Amino acid sequence: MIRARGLVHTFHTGQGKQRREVQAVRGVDLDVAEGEVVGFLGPNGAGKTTTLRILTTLLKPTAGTATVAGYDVATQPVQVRRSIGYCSQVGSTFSGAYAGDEVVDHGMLYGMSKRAAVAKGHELFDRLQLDGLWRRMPKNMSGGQKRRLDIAMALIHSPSLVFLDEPTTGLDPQARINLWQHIADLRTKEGATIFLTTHYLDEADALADRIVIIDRGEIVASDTADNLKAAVAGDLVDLEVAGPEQVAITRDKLASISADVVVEGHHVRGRVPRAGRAVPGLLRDLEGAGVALESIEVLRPTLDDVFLTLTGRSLRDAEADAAVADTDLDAGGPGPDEGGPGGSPAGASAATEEGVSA
Ligand SMILES: Nc1ncnc2c1ncn2[C@@H]1O[C@H](COP(=O)(O)OP(=O)(O)OP(=O)(O)O)[C@@H](O)[C@H]1O
Repeated sequence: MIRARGLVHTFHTGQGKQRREVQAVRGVDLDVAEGEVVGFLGPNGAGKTTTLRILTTLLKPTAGTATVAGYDVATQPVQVRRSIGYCSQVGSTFSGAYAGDEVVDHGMLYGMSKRAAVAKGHELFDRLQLDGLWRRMPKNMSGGQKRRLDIAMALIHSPSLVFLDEPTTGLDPQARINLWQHIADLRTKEGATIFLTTHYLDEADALADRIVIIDRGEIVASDTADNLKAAVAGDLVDLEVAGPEQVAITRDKLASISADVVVEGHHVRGRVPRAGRAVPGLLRDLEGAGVALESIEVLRPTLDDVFLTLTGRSLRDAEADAAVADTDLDAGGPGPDEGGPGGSPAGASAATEEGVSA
């Protein structure tokens, strides 16, 4: 469904002495098979949206090639747009129109008859729990309702491949979980292939068959969440003991099965690959050495642990770095890329952003 090779995108910002290059995407390869749900995970500024905009034909790559639903993004953009649904980060609804009219108009832009668009629109409103909101303006909807309306817009022409850019950002926990269920249904009920960007670890974990992690414009991992966790991080074993002598013995024993032992007060911690197998032997050793444990905790690795192992930074630190970098960039002022295809209102859909109907 998606095949990308060596995608690069460089933005130019500022002018004259302030002119700077931002290498947003630096050689991205991607393969997404039909029916897969792929979570594209990375901190703020990692290059997720830029990659998505290239794949949805909203931005031309500086280098590299990509085919989406069998069509080349550079030479067959109209065919690509016809085959995909795209839900941008800020949505695509016009707040002053009725929700139902928006969805129908959107379908008609794709060449659907009014009758077919109305029928499909009602079906989507039912399925996405928007019943009763056909004649409500998006500005009078809750965040979760608006997001579900954006998804209805993206699905009106029954695309087989759907791109969702940070679908749940800004929603409260209950609305997020509700939307997850709808996204999961897209695959099971519509048979859609889904490519979604997120910087929420739990979202990627809950929804995606496969997780592709991007950092500073480069793909650093691609696998199932379970494999990523098993291969990169190991389980965190936290042993609490009574006194300094016991701490020293425990540290040495844990160091025999863990490469990164840390002592904090009476706690001795370290990552242990497949702890379930290794810990019983460790406990026997400790008992033999006269160590009485106060407590033991074994924590499964998280995707943040995976990110930390791969990049040396936690996702949260990476987001803070990106915020600082963006502040520096802002000081350089707007450049020629701003307002181009990449800088145009992200609210418009793939079909309408450049005024092209499918
Ligand atoms: N129009 C633009 N002009 C200049 N730089 C840009 C432009 N759009 C994005 N960038 C920069 O490119 C880099 C990648 O941005 P991108 O929006 O792709 O990241 P992201 O992973 O989607 O982040 P977020 O999670 O915050 O949406 C960032 O450093 C960003 O500041």
